[in-house]
Amino acid sequence: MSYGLTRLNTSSKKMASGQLSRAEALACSGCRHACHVMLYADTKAQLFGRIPIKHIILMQMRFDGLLGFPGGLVNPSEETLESGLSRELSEELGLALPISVEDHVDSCFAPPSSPSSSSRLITHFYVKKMDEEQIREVERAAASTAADHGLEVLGMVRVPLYTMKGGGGLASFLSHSFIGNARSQLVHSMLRLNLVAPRELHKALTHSLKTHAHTKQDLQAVLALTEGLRKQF
Ligand SMILES: O=c1[nH]cnc2c1ncn2[C@@H]1O[C@H](COP(=O)(O)OP(=O)(O)O)[C@@H](O)[C@H]1O
Repeated sequence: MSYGLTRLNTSSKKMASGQLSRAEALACSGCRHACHVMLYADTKAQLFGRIPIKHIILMQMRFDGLLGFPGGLVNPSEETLESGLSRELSEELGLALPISVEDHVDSCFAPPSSPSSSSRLITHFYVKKMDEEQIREVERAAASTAADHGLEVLGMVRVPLYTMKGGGGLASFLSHSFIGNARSQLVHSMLRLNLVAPRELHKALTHSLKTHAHTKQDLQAVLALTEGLRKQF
């Protein structure tokens, strides 16, 4: 397969506080490093023959029930960030996918997972544009030959970028639970690459907060159900 590369402006538009240059990140002694990539493609496909899908963005349902991007921990003393990411991708996606320095978008400190955690984690984020058939090939391999399928990765998912009447689509997707800063990596990428208009994204996020409140009520209702049963058995 030959993959097209999308050059991204990495010097401007700093994403969030805690952001580091690639060199600063690599100079951090005692830090752990994780690399993840957003694979995406343009598409002319339409949902129900009328709703343009426009772009395919791949994420995955992880073993812990959270949504995240493919990738994982790398060890810069033994491998480059990019070769470590490619190694992780071959386990999770079941194919060799070369990642280069040009695909790097940003590096930042992850929020500490617990107050007692000793070493800080730096997450490096990459974006790679492919064509639709290459994305399909990734999806096929991820569900058939990938070593992690059904174990560390429960399945690949596409991000719905459209908003339906009533708010279904992007708003519902964004109200799910994400690992680390994966949700902000997704939102920033959609804005930077102009995959969703800022106004639409704002509307979806506003709706997402409402969906989230509804989910809380829904969870409280089922919790009450189990409370009753817990006392009986
Ligand atoms: O999509 C992501 N975006 C940002 N950070 C992530 C993402 N996925 C995982 N992480 C962070 O990186 C750490 C290591 O990632 P992952 O769980 O993929 O590695 P592993 O499979 O090598 O154990 C996670 O504990 C989490 O804090």
